[in-house]
Amino acid sequence: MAPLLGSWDGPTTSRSQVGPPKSVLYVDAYDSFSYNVVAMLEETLGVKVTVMTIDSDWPDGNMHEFLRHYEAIVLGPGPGNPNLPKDVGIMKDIWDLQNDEVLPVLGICLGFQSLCLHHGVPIERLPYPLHGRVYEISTASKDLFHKISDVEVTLYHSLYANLDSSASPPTSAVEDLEFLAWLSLENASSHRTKIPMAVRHRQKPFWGVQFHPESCKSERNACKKILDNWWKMALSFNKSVEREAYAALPETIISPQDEVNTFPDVAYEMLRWSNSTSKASVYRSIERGDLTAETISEIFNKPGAPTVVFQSNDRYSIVSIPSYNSWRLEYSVKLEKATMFRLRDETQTLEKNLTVAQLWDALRYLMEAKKVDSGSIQSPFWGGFLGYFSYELGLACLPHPKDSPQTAASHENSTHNSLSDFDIEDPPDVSLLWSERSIVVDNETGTVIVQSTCDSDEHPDNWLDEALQLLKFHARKSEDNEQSDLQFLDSILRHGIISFPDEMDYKNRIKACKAELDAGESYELCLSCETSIILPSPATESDRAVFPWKLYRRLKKYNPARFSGFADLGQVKIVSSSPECFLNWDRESMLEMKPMKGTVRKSPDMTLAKAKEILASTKEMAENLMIADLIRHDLYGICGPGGVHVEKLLEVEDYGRVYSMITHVKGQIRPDQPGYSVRKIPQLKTTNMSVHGLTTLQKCLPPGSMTGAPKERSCMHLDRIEGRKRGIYSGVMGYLDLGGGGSFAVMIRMAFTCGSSDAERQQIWRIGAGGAITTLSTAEGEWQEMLTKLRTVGNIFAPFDAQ
Ligand SMILES: C=C(O[C@@H]1C=C(C(=O)O)C=C[C@H]1O)C(=O)O
Ligand SMILES: NC(=O)CC[C@H](N)C(=O)O
Repeated sequence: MAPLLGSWDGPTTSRSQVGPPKSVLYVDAYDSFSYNVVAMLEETLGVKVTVMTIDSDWPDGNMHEFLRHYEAIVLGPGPGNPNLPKDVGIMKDIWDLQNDEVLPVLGICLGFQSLCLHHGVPIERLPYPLHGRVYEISTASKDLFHKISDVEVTLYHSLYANLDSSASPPTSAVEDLEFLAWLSLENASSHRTKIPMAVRHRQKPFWGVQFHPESCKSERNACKKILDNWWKMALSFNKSVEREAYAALPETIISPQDEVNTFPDVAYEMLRWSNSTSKASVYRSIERGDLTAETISEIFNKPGAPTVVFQSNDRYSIVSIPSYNSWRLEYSVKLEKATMFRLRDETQTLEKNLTVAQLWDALRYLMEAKKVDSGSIQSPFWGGFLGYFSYELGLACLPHPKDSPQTAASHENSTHNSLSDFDIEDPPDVSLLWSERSIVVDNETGTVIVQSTCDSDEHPDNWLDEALQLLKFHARKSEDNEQSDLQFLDSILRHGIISFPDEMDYKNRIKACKAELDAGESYELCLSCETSIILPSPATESDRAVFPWKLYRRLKKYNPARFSGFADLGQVKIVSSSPECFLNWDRESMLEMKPMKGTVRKSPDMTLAKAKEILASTKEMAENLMIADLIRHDLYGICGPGGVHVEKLLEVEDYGRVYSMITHVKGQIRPDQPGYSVRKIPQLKTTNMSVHGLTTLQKCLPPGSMTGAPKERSCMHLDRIEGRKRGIYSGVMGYLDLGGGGSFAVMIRMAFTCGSSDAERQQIWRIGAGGAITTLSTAEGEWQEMLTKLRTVGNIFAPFDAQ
């Protein structure tokens, strides 16, 4: 399918441009669409953009001197309110430039509002927020809109420039500013208000647009023309005042966050622990026959032993197989501590203190040093890590702009339903199993690939042949334990105590989300809540060990999913039926993300056609569009301008028990053209995709579909509104392949537990569920949607005879 948006060719070198590209400064208000704007500027105008965050200091404390290096400035969109100095930061300094210092400016959304506010137009709340909404606006057909009369654009704002409430007789606002485009909006009393959509200053080279020209759903060609018109006027202003920009500065990213860490010595320990992992993955293939990933895991993995089974993209099922040197890694954000365990003797551990950024450095180092060069081309995984990263790990990777409360907050006062915090143990934020041996089932071709990167498995008569024999033996005898499994599970589940979220409480939290949307703090908030199930521990050790696995098998049957998974990693057990891809990357250069938003419950009379009709509503389209734009930004941050395109936009697909709307965005790694998010990270010149994949995880967690947009500000509000740690829910689970690839699912429609397994202790299973709250959400609709998602996994906890 042809790409819908974005070009693989990189920035166009501007038409008649001679000499180096001109420099534009982009002021970034920590929006989740910033890099879409930057890419559009570079791709459309052939300029070179420097990104400076709003909380940066002017280099050398000399704004005027610094700005001499730029032809023009773009002030970007962002959360918050331009009336609050911290929300616009350095943006507001621009308006105070003296006449002989001014340079051309284009404000977008928040930047537009800051321009209007400075010139006396009050910025107030809209009658209702317009987030991810596509409207046709009318224009003055001149200036920015030369040769453009009407244009369809996406809006992401709660506030607006209220011309009606500016004082009369006309203030300087009306004298200084000329408005160039309008949206006619109906308010609650059916009265139509004209909302200003674009402006120019009558004397100074200042322009602004209230809409988002860079959005997927804004009319592409018209918006490129608008930028082009602005650029021509900007250049001609500079020419008229004989303003010539100085030579470009080398930095292209200016922010207070420093990414240079001391290298963590735990990386060398990891390398030492992986000594026996060789440069080649040796393998054998057989036909699958009746074998499934589950039977394979049962053959090779002892109940209760560290195990991960992960299904990727509906096609490959990957089963970890233990070997003599297997080890695993855990990391706690709160303690800033990594712990390594040897599987053959879990008392053999190693602990090291390190920051989250150092953890990523260590992982990059290990994956690069242990790169595997050959293996089965049919297999997406040759060996490496299998496991998960929690939501809180993702929060700890956000940039934390100055003055905002720490998002990776502690929740000393949080409540997990009716349970006290004493009952709940927080899982490690990262848990990864180093797997030298593994078995991959290719469900499409019906092949089973047995593989190993253990150096001792390269010899004849090795483990591979033994494993094949075992598989062949088991392939012939299909065991059916269904009845006994059912009885076993029911004997425990019958005593379960479920604490559901309280309906009123959830609805109040929806209200709190809406208040933030109304205030311009967020465009969409993915609210969630937790259901917990307390179960007695099975009486015997072997029953305790096997219980999570049996539960997983029940879930696999009940809610088959493209990214289902099981993990038994120390005290943590995960059973997952995730339908959502977070990130895949291949061994060459491609990255892809497929965010999901918009869910309809399946029922006998709910067809795909009907679901498409429902999901085509303004509400659902807006919900998905916001995340589609956020994901484009995330990928542009990694791949740079010219490196991202949209394959599918807002398409409805069948996901077992629900229909969902997805968007598919692809990015291409070009090591010599890194995106803005990664320019401060050294050592990224490599072509090793493991390194780029890890960096993408570091920069794009937590998944945008689980936060809302703008990501960081939304996370900050969700943290307060939800008042609990999400743990593994909303994190990601998958694999890091030593051949270079990777695949991670969003941790939804899953249950997890964490705690030591003994007969006295109860097991507490936790299930998160939620949905995106937008301004068009209704409390009842969102409550029902949360319940629909909860049921996809919650129902397996009901004893069968009660169903
Ligand atoms: C929040 C959940 O799911 C997320 C929200 C969705 C939605 O709002 O439609 C869809 C998929 C997920 O990104 C969940 O399953 O708990
Ligand atoms: N997209 C934006 O820049 C939004 C600006 C402002 N926070 C509003 O909601 O109106």
